[in-house]
Amino acid sequence: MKEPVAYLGPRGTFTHEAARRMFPEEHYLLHPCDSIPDVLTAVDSGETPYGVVPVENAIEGSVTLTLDWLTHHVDVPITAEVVVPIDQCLFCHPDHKETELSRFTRILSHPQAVAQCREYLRQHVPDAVVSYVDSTADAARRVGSQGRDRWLAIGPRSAGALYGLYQRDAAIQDYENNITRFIAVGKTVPERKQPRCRKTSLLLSLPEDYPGALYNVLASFVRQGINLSRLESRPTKKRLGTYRFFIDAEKEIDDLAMKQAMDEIRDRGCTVRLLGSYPCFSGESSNSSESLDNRDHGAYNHR
Ligand SMILES: O=C(O)C(=O)C[C@]1(C(=O)O)C=C[C@@H](O)C=C1
Repeated sequence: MKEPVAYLGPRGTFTHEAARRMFPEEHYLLHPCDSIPDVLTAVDSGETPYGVVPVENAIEGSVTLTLDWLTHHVDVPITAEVVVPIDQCLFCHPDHKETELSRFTRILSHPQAVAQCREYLRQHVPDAVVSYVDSTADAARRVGSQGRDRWLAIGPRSAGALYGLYQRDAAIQDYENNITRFIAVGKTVPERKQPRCRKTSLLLSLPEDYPGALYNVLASFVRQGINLSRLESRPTKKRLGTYRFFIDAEKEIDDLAMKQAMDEIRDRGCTVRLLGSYPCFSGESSNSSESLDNRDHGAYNHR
C-alpha cells in the first residue's frame, strides 16, 4: 500500500511540486492539506507518516509560519530538504483575458508569493487590493471558480493550468534565480539518489544575554571547522527582545566534530534542540512521467 504524504495544497502548489520530487507518486499517495499547520499537525498526530512544507525563499526569506509551528506546536523531525525553482505567473479568469491589467481590482495569493512580486505589482496593478490566502493554488482555484469579479492570482504555471485560468504573464518575481527550500518531516525518507549535502538543523537558546554569548556559540562551530548555512533569530514570544536561533550546520549530527561543538555549546549553558539531521537534494524536476498540466483542464496561455 502507498504511504500518504501530507503537503500544503490544494493540488498545483509549489509545495506539491516539491513533494512530487521527494515522494514519487508511483510509490506514495500525496495528500493535500489546507495550511502549513494542518500538514505539520497531520504528521505530529500520526495521521500521515510524512509531510512537506516550505521553509525559506531566496527573495523573501523564512516562511515564519513553518518555523514557528515546528518549534512551538509540534514535535516532528526534519528528514530531508529539496530546493525548487520558483517561477511566479499572473493569471485571470478566461472571461477577463481582454481586460487591461490596471482594471483588475483584487490580487489573490500566498503572502510569500506576493512579497516576491511586490515591485511588479506596484508597476502593473497599483490599485488592486491584495488578499492573502493559504497557498498560490488556493488563489488560482478561487479565481477560476468565479468570473464575475476582475481578480488576479499569482502562482505556478501548473496551478493556472489545473484551475482553467488564462495566463497574463510569467516570471513576474522581482529578482532572478528565485528558489524555495522545502523540508520533509516525519519518518525517515528513503534515499533514492545521492544527496547534494547533509545538514543538521538546531534550535538554540542562550542562557542569558551578555556580550559575546552568540559569538561563543559560533566560535565552537569555527573551531570544529563546521560551515553554517543559516543563522536566523525568531522571537521567543515571551518577552520583547528575547530570541531563539535557528542554525543549519553542514554536518551530520553523528559526526565527531559536530558532537564536540554540541558539547562545548551545552557546557556554556545553552539549550540546543535537534530539529533534524538530513540529506539535501537539489531541484531536478520530478521524475513522475505525468505532468500536472496534462491531467486536468487545459491552460490558456498568451505566451
Ligand atoms: O503557495 C504555494 O504554492 C506554496 O507552496 C507556498 C510557498 C511558500 O510558502 O513559500 C512556496 C513557494 C513560494 O515561495 C511561494 C509560496
